[in-house]
Amino acid sequence: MPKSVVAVPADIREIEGAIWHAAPNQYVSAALKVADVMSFIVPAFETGNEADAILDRVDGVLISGAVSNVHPSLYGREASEEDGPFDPGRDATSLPLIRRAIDRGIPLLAICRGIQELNVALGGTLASEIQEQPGIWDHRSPDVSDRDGKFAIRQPVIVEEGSCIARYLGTAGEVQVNSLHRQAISETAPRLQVEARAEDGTVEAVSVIDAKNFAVGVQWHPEYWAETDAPSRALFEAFGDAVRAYSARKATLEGAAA
Ligand SMILES: N[C@@H](CCC(=O)NCCCC(=O)O)C(=O)O
Repeated sequence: MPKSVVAVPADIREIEGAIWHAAPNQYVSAALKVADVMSFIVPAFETGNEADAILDRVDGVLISGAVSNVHPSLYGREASEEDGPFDPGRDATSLPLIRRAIDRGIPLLAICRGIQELNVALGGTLASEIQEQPGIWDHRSPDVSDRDGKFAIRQPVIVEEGSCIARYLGTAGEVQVNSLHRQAISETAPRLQVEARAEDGTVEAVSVIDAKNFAVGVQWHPEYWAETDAPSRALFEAFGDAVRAYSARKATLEGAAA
């Protein structure tokens, strides 16, 4: 059986004056080394990507984090200075992929910006600069220069007993995670179940209600320590298992139809 493949929407980056469609290594590396699946990085075009044509060719969807924010117009709000930077190509690629993956029962793991896109894709809203709200911690990246320091595991979240995410993490209750975000879920989409929160109430994990398959989002970054942190590893292994099971079912159905 060939190794399964997941779609990873790219970010638009400008590098040395050229526009790149790029995905950070930490996501595709965790996919390969821990979930044991290959990644197909999807160019972040504002038009031209066809979600179903992409999904016909993969067995799962992995939505990465990004410094950019979902454009507020996608959740019914005017954009303000504090809402940027934006990446309209990423928005235009990611949100349709999320919706169609859920409709089609294709495994979906959404991380950081990904959980925010998941919430917007299903009709929820986001809050910006959450650290400025009374009682909300500073969830932004630590002010350090090294990447390991930025992604250091440093904050507890409380995972609901009996939840999907608890099953995939292999644990419930207090779980230590990293945190690098300025935005968070404000109004939770009707089809999402909140399954973990920070102690300040910030939504940290959701699952899709009545999902046909693995379909969760986390606000933290399990990919970064997926090889060494037990809950992070368990989540990526569970995602890989769901992707392979989907791939096997698809092959069986295609074989039967041939
Ligand atoms: N832009 C959103 C989502 C934050 C996010 O995905 N952070 C991870 C990227 C950080 C990095 O790669 O340096 C927000 O700020 O809430």
